[in-house]
Formats: sequence, C-alpha cells, structure tokens
Amino acid sequence: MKFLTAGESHGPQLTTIIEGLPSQLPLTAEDINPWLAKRQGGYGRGRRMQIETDQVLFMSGVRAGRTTGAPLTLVVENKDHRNWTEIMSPEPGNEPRKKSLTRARPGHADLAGGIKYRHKDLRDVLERASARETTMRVAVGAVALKLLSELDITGVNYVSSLCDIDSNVPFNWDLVDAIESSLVRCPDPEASQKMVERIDQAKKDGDTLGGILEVRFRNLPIGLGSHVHWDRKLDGRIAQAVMSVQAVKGVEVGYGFRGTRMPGSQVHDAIYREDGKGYYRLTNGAGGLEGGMTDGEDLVVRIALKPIATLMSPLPSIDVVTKQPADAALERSDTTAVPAAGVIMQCVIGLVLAEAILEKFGGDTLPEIQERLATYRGFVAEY
Ligand SMILES: Cc1cc2nc3c(=O)[nH]c(=O)nc-3n(C[C@H](O)[C@H](O)[C@H](O)COP(=O)(O)O)c2cc1C
Ligand SMILES: C=C(O[C@@H]1CC(C(=O)O)=C[C@@H](OP(=O)(O)O)[C@H]1O)C(=O)O
Repeated sequence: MKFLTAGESHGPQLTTIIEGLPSQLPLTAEDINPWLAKRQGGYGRGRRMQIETDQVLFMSGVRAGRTTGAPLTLVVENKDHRNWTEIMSPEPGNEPRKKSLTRARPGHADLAGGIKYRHKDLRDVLERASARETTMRVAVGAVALKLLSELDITGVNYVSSLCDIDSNVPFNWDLVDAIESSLVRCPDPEASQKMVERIDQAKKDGDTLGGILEVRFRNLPIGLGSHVHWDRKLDGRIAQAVMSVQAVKGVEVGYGFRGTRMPGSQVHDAIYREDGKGYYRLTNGAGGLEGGMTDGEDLVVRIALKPIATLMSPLPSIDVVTKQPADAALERSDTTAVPAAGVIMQCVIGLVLAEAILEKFGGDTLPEIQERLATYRGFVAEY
C-alpha cells in the first residue's frame, strides 16, 4: 500500500491517493470524518479551526460503501481558500502578492525552504510546510484504522504531558472515555484542568506549548515487520512515519530513554506460555516490539512535540529581501497542537501497521486477509 498527499494550506483543496487497498473493505465518510473532526479539536487551537469543518469526499475507489480495490482518491476542501483566491492564484502577475512573507520565522521551514527552492516570498514554502497537510494523513490513516478494526486491532492516543504538567493516571484501556471527554485528550482529569489553565496563560503571554503524546495499539499478531533488513524493521518504519509529522522532535518505543537508567534485568520482558493462551509477558518494557517485529504485547509509542513556532512576541530574524534584521513575521496561529497531534500520530502509526499487515497477509480482498490472519493466530497459539 502506498499513498501521496497534495495541497497547500490555503489552496482550494487537499488530496490523497492510496494505492494497494484490498477490496470489500466497508468504507463510508462516517469512518473518516470523526477522525478529521478530532484532529481539528483539542484546546489551544487557533482561529483557522473555526473556519474549517473538514469533510471527506470520495473521488474514486469506493462504490456502495465498499472499496473496489482501485486507487482510492480522497479530497478535503479548504473553506478558508475563498479568502485567499487572489493570493493563491496559479495565474502569473500581481507580484509581490498580498500576504507575502519575507521575515523568516524561526522554527519553521521558511529560511531553508526559501534558499533551497529559490523563493523570496516565503509563503511559497509555508503553504506546503504547514501542518494543514496532516489532514490528508489523517484521512488516509482513518482508512488504515478501519482496515485494522476489521481485524480486531484497535488503538488509542492521549496526552501524557503538556509542557511541565504530567498526567498522573497510569494508562489502562478503560480510560478511553475519559480521554475522549477531556478538552486536551488527557486521561487524568486533574492534570487536564491544569493543562487548560496553562494553555490560557500561554495564550495571554503570547507564548506556545509542546508536550508528550502516547499511542497504543492492542491485539497485534506476533511477527509484523521483520528482523532481516533495515528498511523492514517496524520500529524504524514507525519512527520515520512519526518523525515526518510537523513539530515532532522525538520518539521512543516502550521504556525508551527511561530504559537507559535501568539495569537490563528490569527492562526486558520474561517470556511465558500457557496452553490455549500461547506466549505472553508480564511486563512490556519493549513496548510491543523486539528485533523490528511485533511481539504480541501492546505497541506503546511516546512522541515529543515541540512548542508551536509562531510566537505572538516574535523572535529576532532577518528579512530575506532587505537582508536587514527584523522581527519574525506574525501569522494567525495555534497556542498548542499537542492534543490534535495525538490523533495524527495514531493515524500515521495505523498506516504503518496496516501496511505491515498487508505485507504478511496481503490479499486482494478483506475476507482473504481475515482468513489468513485467523489461520496464523491459530498457528501462533500452537507454536
Ligand atoms: C496539528 C498541528 C498544528 C500546527 N499548527 C501550527 C500553527 O498554528 N502555527 C505554527 O507556527 N506552527 C504550527 N504547527 C507546527 C509547524 O507546522 C511546524 O513547527 C513546522 O512545520 C516545522 O516543523 P519541524 O521543524 O518539526 O519540521 C502545527 C503542527 C501540528 C502538528
Ligand atoms: C490549518 C491547520 O493548521 C494550521 C497549521 C499551521 C502551521 O503553520 O503548521 C498554521 C495554522 O494555519 P493558518 O495559518 O491558516 O492559521 C494552523 O491552523 C490544520 O491543522 O488544519
């Protein structure tokens, strides 16, 4: 399975084409739109999110609520485009355009992208570097999550820290409702409240906040990914998918960096087996991955997101046209994207898992994949 995304933040629409999906996967807009809405949500988002109501349109690959096996094309309209038609017009002329950007914003792609692609209006960089692009990764990820759910594989995402405020509630799967009802997608109600206040304060101060997200998946079969070659290792593929999302600065699996402070005897997970239950562990320091493959325990990935780069009290920078010092350009902006980013992370990790499933059990149709997975689970229980 492979996919491409296209579209600018203030262009007419965002597009994705997914190739390699099996046929017979039940799929409607209702499988995708709730994920788009969740990605738009979370306390701390800016005014743009009040303009957009992201809704997917199917342009190919689905008939009568089922995938056909043909490339699936999804489109989401940018409602804000109507305010940017002249600025975003592909027609030549009218230079410099309104809203041109010449004072490079630290923490953004502006300066490197301007130099690399020879743009002096850094909006030509901003428009594609923007995290608006993650709309399509969520749309395609929602399709992957649907495929996984048809195989009884489910996931969750939540915020475990926002700046210096930590969730103090250890995760368990019964916390999903608490996460969904928290304004910041944090399972700890007390920490949630503090996070909301912290975001209000940051907004007042013209500042921004980052944090840590966690994504978990359960009921993964043992042996997705591979130990035999570097680019087939599932941990490497997950790290690439996660690190490619705007503002992500770190990723760890299982105990991750914490494991470096513990002896091996406390990090690695002893192996047990019972007839009927098969192989299992009592701990999960590995976070569900050993040797680049799933080990049958929950996949546990933690992700660090840097604070939003656009500051209402801008940092010193340079105007790339005058070459003189100038404060960084100011754009309408989010105060934090930490809660929204968890949704994106679950989707991009879901995509990697769906790909790994298709590699191991790949078939042209969903029923074939379901049959092969069931046979394999039977084999694993007996092994
Ligand atoms: C969901 C989401 C929303 C974001 N919103 C903003 C924003 O409103 N303003 C901003 O300056 N950066 C925002 N960012 C972050 C920038 O897109 C990001 O810092 C920039 O692309 C450079 O990231 P990099 O250095 O990690 O590549 C957002 C990121 C995400 C994931
Ligand atoms: C549009 C989205 O996020 C945007 C990501 C973003 C950035 O610089 O990354 C900047 C803001 O856009 P604007 O400049 O239009 O206010 C965010 O709203 C979105 O998540 O759908």
